[in-house]
Amino acid sequence: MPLIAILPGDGIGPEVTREARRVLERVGDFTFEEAPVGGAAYRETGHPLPEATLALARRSDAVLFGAIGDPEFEAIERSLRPEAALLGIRKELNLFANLRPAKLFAGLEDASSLRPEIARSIDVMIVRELTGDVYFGEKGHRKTPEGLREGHDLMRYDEREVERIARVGFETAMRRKKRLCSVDKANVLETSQLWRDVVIEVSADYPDVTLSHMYVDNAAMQLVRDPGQFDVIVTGNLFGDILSDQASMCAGSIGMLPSASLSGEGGRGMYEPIHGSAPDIAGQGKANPCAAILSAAMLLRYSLGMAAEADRIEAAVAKAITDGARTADLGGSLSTTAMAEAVLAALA
Ligand SMILES: NC(=O)c1ccc[n+]([C@@H]2O[C@H](COP(=O)([O-])OP(=O)(O)OC[C@H]3O[C@@H](n4cnc5c(N)ncnc54)[C@H](O)[C@@H]3O)[C@@H](O)[C@H]2O)c1
Ligand SMILES: CC(C)[C@H](C(=O)O)[C@@H](O)C(=O)O
Ligand SMILES: [Mg+2]
Repeated sequence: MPLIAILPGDGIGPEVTREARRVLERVGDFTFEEAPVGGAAYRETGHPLPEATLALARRSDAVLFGAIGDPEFEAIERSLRPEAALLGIRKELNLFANLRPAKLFAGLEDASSLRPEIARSIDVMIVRELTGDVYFGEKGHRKTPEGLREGHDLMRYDEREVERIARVGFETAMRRKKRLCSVDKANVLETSQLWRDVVIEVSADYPDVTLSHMYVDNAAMQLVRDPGQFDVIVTGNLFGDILSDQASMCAGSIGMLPSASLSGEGGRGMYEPIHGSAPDIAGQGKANPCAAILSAAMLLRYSLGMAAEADRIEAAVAKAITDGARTADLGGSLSTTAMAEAVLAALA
C-alpha cells in the first residue's frame, strides 16, 4: 500500500491537510504517517525539520505538505525558522521542479480580481525552479567599508540547473498547447542572461514548441492584462514564487492553487498548496481547503500513477463550486470542513 507522508505544519496547514486526507481516504487505500514540521516541530523538538520528519519524507511514496510559518519565530536565527524546514526538504529531496497550475474553475469569475471575460481565459502552468536562485545563494549580513550594515543574497544558476528545469518546461508544454514562455530579467541580470541562453539551446530539442521570452516585470503586467496568452511559463525560483501568487488571484483565490514539487527521479514528489500558514485566519475554520485537496489530486497523478482518481477529485472540486460551495475567500461563508464536505459529496 502506498505510504503518504503528511506534514501538516503551522497555522492553517493542519486544517487543510486534514480535509485533503479525508478526500484521499475516499478514493483509495493508503497508509498515512504524519510528522511535525516548521514552527510546530521547533516547539516540539527544537528544530523545524527534525531528522525523523526528513526520514519519513524520504521513505514515503509521496509527501503531502500543509504550510509553515509562525509570526512567533520571525526573528529567530534563520536556520531555525519554519521556512528553513520547507527549503530544507526541497533541497534534501532534490525537488527542483515546482508545477503550479492556475486555472479558473467555472463559477469563480466573481472571485477573481479580473473582469469575468479575462478571468475565464487563465489556464497556465507555471514551472518554477525550486532549489536554486537567490534562495540558496550565499547570504548574510556584513559591514560595508564605511561601517554600514549590509544584507546580501547571491543570485546564481549554473547551466545544468537551468537546463533541467528548461526541459521540464518544454516537456510540460509538449503535453499542453506547445507554447512555452521563459520569464527572466536578462536585460539587467547576468544570471538571467545565462538562463535565456541555455533555454534557447535546449529549445533545439523541442522544435514543436513555440518558445518566447519575457522580462518578469512585463510578465507580471501581461498576467493581469491577458492571462490567456500563456500556456506554460518557465522561470526561476524567486520570479516563480511571486508570479504564482499573482496568478492565483486571477483564478479566484490563493486558496485554490495546488502545486507539485518533483525531482525527476522516480515518482517521488511533495505536494502542497501555494499559500502559506495564513496566521490571520488560522484556527478559525475559515481556510479554503481546495488548494490542499487539489494538491492531493496532483499527488495521485504524479507520484502514484492514479490519474483516474485525480480526475475524480478535480471534477468533484469543480462540481462543488458550480453547485455554489464557497469559503470566505471565494465570497461565501462555508467553513473549511463544510467546503471539504461539499467536495466529498460531489465525489460520491
Ligand atoms: N509553502 C508554505 O508553507 C508557505 C507559503 C507562503 C508563505 N508561507 C509562510 O506563511 C506565513 C504567512 O505568510 P503570508 O501571510 O505572506 O502568506 P499566506 O499565503 O499565508 O497568506 C496570505 C493571505 O492569503 C490568505 N490565505 C492564504 N491561504 C488561504 C486559504 N487556504 N484560504 C483562505 N485564505 C487564504 C491569508 O488569510 C492571507 O490573508 C509566513 O510565515 C510565510 O513565510 C509559507
Ligand atoms: C515560505 C516560502 C519559503 C515559500 C517560498 O518562497 O518558496 C512560499 O512562499 C512558497 O511559495 O512555497
Ligand atoms: Mg510563495
